[in-house]
Amino acid sequence: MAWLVEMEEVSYTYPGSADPALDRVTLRIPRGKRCALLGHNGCGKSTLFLHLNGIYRPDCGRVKWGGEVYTYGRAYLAELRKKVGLVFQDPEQQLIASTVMEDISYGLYNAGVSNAEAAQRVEAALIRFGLEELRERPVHHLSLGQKKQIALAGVMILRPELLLLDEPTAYLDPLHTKLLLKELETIYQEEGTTMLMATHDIDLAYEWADWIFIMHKGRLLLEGPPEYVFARRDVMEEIGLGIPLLFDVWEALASSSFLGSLKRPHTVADLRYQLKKYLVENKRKMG
Ligand SMILES: Nc1ncnc2c1ncn2[C@@H]1O[C@H](COP(=O)(O)OP(=O)(O)OP(=O)(O)O)[C@@H](O)[C@H]1O
Repeated sequence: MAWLVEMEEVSYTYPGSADPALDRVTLRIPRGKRCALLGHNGCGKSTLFLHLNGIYRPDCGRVKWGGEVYTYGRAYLAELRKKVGLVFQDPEQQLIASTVMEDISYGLYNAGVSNAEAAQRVEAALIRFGLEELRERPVHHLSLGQKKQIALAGVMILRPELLLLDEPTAYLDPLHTKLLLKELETIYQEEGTTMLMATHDIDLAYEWADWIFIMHKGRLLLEGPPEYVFARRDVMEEIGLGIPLLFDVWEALASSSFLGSLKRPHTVADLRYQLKKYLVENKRKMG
């Protein structure tokens, strides 16, 4: 497996704090995967993101991009910020310009893209993110879902190789959560962007991610494909994160002698399909 970014033994303590926010974290982000970062409030997810985009520098340990250690010079960081896009949990922290169009274009002008290229990319982003009608609207007049969409558009316009999403579905209703996930899927399919999403939603992580990281009290406890991580029921229950409902149901069904042939479902629809198929086949067999 190829790793896009690696953290080696990274520790970080905020000034004035007694305990480290990151405690000897060693973690590798697989290139081209959708990764989820799970952990309780305060376990260090946002601090980890701020290390990945170079805003924070480890007290000890290293962060590497494509095998090369981050160097933190001004020019290096400018290049790094083009490669690593961070979408904050609260869009208010991210949106700075007065209109939607100005906000989406902001990062491009700082990235030294020519005016012609910037104009073309902004138009494409407005269309892609369904924001054409909002282009001249003041950002502070928009709904939270729209603001989240604009924050994502403003990051994706820089075409990052790694997209960091800090609880992107927080405060969204089920419809807007679904729309956001659809948008992420389009980005993933079309651009192959490596993604790392911090979330408290264990069911969402199970359905969405190819790779899961579990953090607890500043440390990385577990990582791997969802079927590996969630099979560690002992660890997941001990730290109080629990098991995704779909995984739990599947484990129960798969352990029964007559449903043992079920494949691990990724979605509820997938489980429903498999059960229906199983029932039809068995009805036929039984005459
Ligand atoms: N600016 C800061 N100054 C001092 N301590 C901080 C600061 N930011 C975070 N911390 C502390 O560092 C630890 C990790 O915080 P962090 O925000 O990284 O957690 P998190 O997992 O992102 O939490 P949440 O899920 O609530 O967003 C917490 O104990 C927090 O109180």
